[in-house]
Amino acid sequence: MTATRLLIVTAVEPEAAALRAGITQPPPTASSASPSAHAAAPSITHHGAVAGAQPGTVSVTHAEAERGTHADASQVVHVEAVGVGPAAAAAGTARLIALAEARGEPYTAVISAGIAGGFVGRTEVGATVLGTRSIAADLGAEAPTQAEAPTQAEATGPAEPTEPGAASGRGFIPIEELGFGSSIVAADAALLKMLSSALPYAVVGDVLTLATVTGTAATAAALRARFPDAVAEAMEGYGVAIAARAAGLPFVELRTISNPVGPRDRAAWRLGEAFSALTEAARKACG
Ligand SMILES: O=C(O)c1cccc(C(=O)CC[C@H]2O[C@@H](n3cnc4c(=O)[nH]cnc43)[C@H](O)[C@@H]2O)c1
Repeated sequence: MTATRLLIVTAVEPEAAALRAGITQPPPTASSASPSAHAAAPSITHHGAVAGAQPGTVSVTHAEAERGTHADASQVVHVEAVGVGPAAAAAGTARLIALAEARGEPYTAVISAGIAGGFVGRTEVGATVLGTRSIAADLGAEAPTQAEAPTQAEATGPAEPTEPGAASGRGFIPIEELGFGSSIVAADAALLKMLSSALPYAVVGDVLTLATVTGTAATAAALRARFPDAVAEAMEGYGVAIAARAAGLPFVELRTISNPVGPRDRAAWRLGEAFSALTEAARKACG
């Protein structure tokens, strides 16, 4: 039997609880269905698409694994919350991967999962999204736009013509053009295919990672223009992806949409819908 040890990384505990509920609880009946039923349940034996489609898969938390309360260490799904934002995501994921390696139980795949903002017209609130690529959308340098360029030249002198972005006046220069690496991590093709089969209703496209939640129509429009294939934005995917890539592990991002990307509007959030969709995705993929 091939050992499968899947690490699912979320930002916050309610996201982790919603996922664990899908892995460990049977589907709700019509009378028991409740959008707020997201408490973590006791671990049970299960099998599923991502965990290898083999009986004997066990869902446990990291703490349970460390306590050694589960005998089957060859087929596991760990769901862990590591904090909000790309830095917490990268550091927390790297630590979990290293701890698992030190225990002699290395992970075989990593998923960044949680709620996200959806680009209007590309994905709906309540939808499930699978990332073809996780892109650090704000990793780069600002440059004056064409409209700003004269003011800038007056203030600091003309930009060097060879400077990236100087000629185009595009407003943002991605890290690729600065020569400092890549802002893009592609999903593992096999893992993405497996999840797409388990979640055929999922919208598949790029998922942006930003340290700042978009809160204006102007920023939303700029992101839409820069990333025509982006369907969602969140704050952790690229960080988790970098940690997975450093460890040589397959990675994919799974998101459910809690709000539209655009002008800040707390009343438009649909956290219950997004958490329920996370539970359902986990049930279909791992349950
Ligand atoms: O205060 C606001 O206006 C606001 C709007 C959306 C989300 C937040 C959060 O603090 C949640 C951050 C948390 O959830 C993910 N998330 C959910 N929606 C978005 C979004 O539209 N843009 C970026 N991240 C989003 C994110 O991954 C974080 O883990 C606040």
